[in-house]
Amino acid sequence: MAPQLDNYFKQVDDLQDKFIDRLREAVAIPSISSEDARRPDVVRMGHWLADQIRALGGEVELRELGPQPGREHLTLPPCLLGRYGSDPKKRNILIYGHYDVQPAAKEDGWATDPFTLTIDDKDRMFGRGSTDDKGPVLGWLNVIEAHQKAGIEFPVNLIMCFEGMEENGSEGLNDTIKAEAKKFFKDADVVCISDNYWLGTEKPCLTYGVRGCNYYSLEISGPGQDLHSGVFGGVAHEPMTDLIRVMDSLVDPDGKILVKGIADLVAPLTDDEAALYPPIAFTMDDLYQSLGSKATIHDNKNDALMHKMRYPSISLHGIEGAFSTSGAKTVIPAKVIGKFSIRTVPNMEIDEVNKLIQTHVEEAFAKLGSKNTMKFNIVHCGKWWVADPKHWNYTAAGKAVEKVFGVKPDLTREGGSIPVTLTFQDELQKNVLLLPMGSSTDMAHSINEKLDKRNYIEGTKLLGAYLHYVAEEPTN
Ligand SMILES: C[C@H](N)C(=O)N[C@@H](Cc1c[nH]cn1)C(=O)O
Ligand SMILES: [Zn+2]
Ligand SMILES: [Zn+2]
Repeated sequence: MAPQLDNYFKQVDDLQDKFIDRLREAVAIPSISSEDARRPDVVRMGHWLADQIRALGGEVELRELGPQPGREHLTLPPCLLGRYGSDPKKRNILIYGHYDVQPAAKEDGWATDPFTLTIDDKDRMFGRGSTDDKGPVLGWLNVIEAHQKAGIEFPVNLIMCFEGMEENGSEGLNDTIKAEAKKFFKDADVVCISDNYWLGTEKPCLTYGVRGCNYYSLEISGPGQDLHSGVFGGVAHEPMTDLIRVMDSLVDPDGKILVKGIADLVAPLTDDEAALYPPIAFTMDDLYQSLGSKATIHDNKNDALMHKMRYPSISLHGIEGAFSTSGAKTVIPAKVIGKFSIRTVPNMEIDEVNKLIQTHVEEAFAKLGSKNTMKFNIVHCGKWWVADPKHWNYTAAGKAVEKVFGVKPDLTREGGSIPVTLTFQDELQKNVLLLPMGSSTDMAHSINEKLDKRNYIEGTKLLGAYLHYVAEEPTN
């Protein structure tokens, strides 16, 4: 295998400008799944990806998922089901990724246009979706192209599942996976997903868990329309005042969740599990670097890691309807909608958590004695997932990391959420591996998201090397 891999690596290096152009084209399509007006762009992105795969000789179906539940005026973007190779002597590796992205606008504070891939003098490639998740998805396509150009036999058959709603709760995907578990996905031997990040900037990792995410909105309304605060201040119950009090009651400034009953749902920390964190190659400096400041709640590595990987957290995301531009407008907003979410961990069940959160916000609102009206809404929920990192899928990935980067990877759990991991594991009964490409400084979901050229190119080598090792790894 060694000479083949060396030829493959050389080919990836030779093709790097082409691979960057591929990413540039993808980033230019603003496939924001949570904005209604961008839905045609999400669909366009799915078609662009399908065309790219077909041009490489893959077979693709863009599976229509119908209207978006609860928002029927919108059609869900298609789920891309693809195949590359069908040799019965080879293993079948199911790869998943997403072609939608988080919202982005230059006015949010981006230094460059978010939908123009911009490479700086440190070879950082800035653009929305560069690391989450267009770069990693295109990494798989680059692997195919480099094999073809180098004349190296492809080591496995690839089964592809690329969705366009991951950043918006993976709406519609679970049903497709359930329906196809014994059809399109039936031959899959294992699953590999590249959609998360290293803990730092130097050491790769293999990831065997994610936190879940339950996302909520809280609408408070009262006055018939926005009001003059001089005329109505002190006279009317203000929706914003109510909302801020209710949202404030969820979590304290040290991240402690104040919702009764949540802590009781969390699996206790065993001595065996506690011993997993100290060996992980991660420092507080790594954290400061990725955070862009020293504003951490915990001042030691192990607590910081555990609060990212194995404890829940509540985050307050925003308030729709609030006055938010510069200047000083003396308005009382008539209706405000607060957005918040909880990241969940073993053994928290979605329904139990929802019940506790709903009871909490209803009690907190009742305590205010306000004459306004509050509506609690569950936007989307996805469960946490933990896999067996001793599986041969992980052994193969570990060998690929050592071959490409010359180090043994850390084993990590991701603080973010990828709801489909659990669905694949449960419905297909196959091992799922997360094999990240990007680093901790990539700023996914934030302004100035980027993927380092090194991570993209070495990451493409890693995904290809993994396919060679997983093709040959003995089962355990
Ligand atoms: C880790 C992955 N790349 C990611 O960003 N996932 C999102 C998924 C999501 C969106 N809403 C709820 N879950 C995330 O963790 O925020
Ligand atoms: Zn994301
Ligand atoms: Zn992602």
